[in-house]
Amino acid sequence: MPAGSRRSWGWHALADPFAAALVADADVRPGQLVVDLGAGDGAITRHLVDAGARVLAVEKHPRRAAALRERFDGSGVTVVPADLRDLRLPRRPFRVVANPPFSLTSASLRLLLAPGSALVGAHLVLQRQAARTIVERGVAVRRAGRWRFELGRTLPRRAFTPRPRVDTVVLVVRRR
Ligand SMILES: C[S@@+](CC[C@H](N)C(=O)[O-])C[C@H]1O[C@@H](n2cnc3c(N)ncnc32)[C@H](O)[C@@H]1O
Repeated sequence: MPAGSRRSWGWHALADPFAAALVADADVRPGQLVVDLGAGDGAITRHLVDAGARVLAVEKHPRRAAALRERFDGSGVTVVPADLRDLRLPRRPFRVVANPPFSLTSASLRLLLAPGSALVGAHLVLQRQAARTIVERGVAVRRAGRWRFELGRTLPRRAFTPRPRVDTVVLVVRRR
């Protein structure tokens, strides 16, 4: 796969009504700090801003990160042009609402659920099978008993451009 191809970036942009529904499900409140991992063109970021959140929009693709900066200038959005795997998470309580690349599911969860994380809760768009496995069997950190995992809304393949080859669902993570 060519390194610059959309597939290599895990690019599956969420259509606006589904991004709106995802953010509504997350019940984001004004003033909350919310991290959007793999913010892309800002499909989710936009609704987080509308909900009054302060947003950290993490995006590794340089052109997309630059476009995000321009789009959300003055909107309470901090664009972090970084690989999410290298991210230093906020120290103050934060939430995550995101549609990260499927290939980074484990890395995202390792990051967010690491000991000392100030994560309060997350709504993550994941491959259905991966999300099911997490809910049924947990992830390593679940042994600590600190997190609850549930399946949220199912997203149809037509919710994305390009359409993914797998089914997707929202994984809801809550601190116990
Ligand atoms: C599935 S798309 C989601 C885009 C947008 N959030 C949406 O829902 O329409 C994943 C995004 O993650 C970005 N990405 C890929 N690898 C990344 C990485 N290692 N760190 C941060 N962002 C990454 C891609 O450039 C792409 O914009």
